[in-house]
Amino acid sequence: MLTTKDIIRDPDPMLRKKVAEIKEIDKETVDQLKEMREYLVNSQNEETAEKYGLRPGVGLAAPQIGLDKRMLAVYIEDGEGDIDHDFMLINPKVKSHSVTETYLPGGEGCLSVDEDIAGLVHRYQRIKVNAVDIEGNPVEIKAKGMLAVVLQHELDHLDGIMFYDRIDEDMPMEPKIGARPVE
Ligand SMILES: O=C(O)C[C@@H](Cc1ccccc1)[C@H](O)SCc1ccccc1
Ligand code: NI
Repeated sequence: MLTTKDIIRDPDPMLRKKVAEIKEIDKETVDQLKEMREYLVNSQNEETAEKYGLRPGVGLAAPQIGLDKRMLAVYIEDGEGDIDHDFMLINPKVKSHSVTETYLPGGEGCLSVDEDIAGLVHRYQRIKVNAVDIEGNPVEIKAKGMLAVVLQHELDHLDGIMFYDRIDEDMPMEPKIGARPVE
């Protein structure tokens, strides 16, 4: 199983790489993507997270575990432990997005960044993402709210972009005109 030590930390150059499209969905790739999802599931289980010292995460991109592969996992539970969103995406691409932007009022963190970096990270409020699932079937996701934020955070990782790249240096805590906080 993946644990926190397997997660690459800033300023490792791997986190600045635009990772490669996956040409063939072979067993190794599927197993690696399942391991990434398993980390997220484990990290949100209080007992397991405590036992293995896992930092909780709702998303994980392949370069964060050193893989030059265009794939990511998202696993978001609601407060009662029911699964809200559970995706393993191969070659994901944003097909369209809203003009309106959103942001998490408390800012963002990252499993690959140990220190807290304050500041609002503006993202598109709604996005449509096309990808392929582990069976090779096409997937289309229309996301808004928290799922849209998490997907864009992970998609950025595939292009070597870190959340703090998107914090305005001059007015880090200032919402942009027309931007809405994530409900
Ligand atoms: O580093 C990662 O990619 C995983 C991040 C993703 C993320 C952070 C902030 C906002 C959206 C996505 C981890 O999930 S950070 C920990 C976390 C846990 C629960 C909710 C939000 C962030
Ligand atoms: Ni991150």
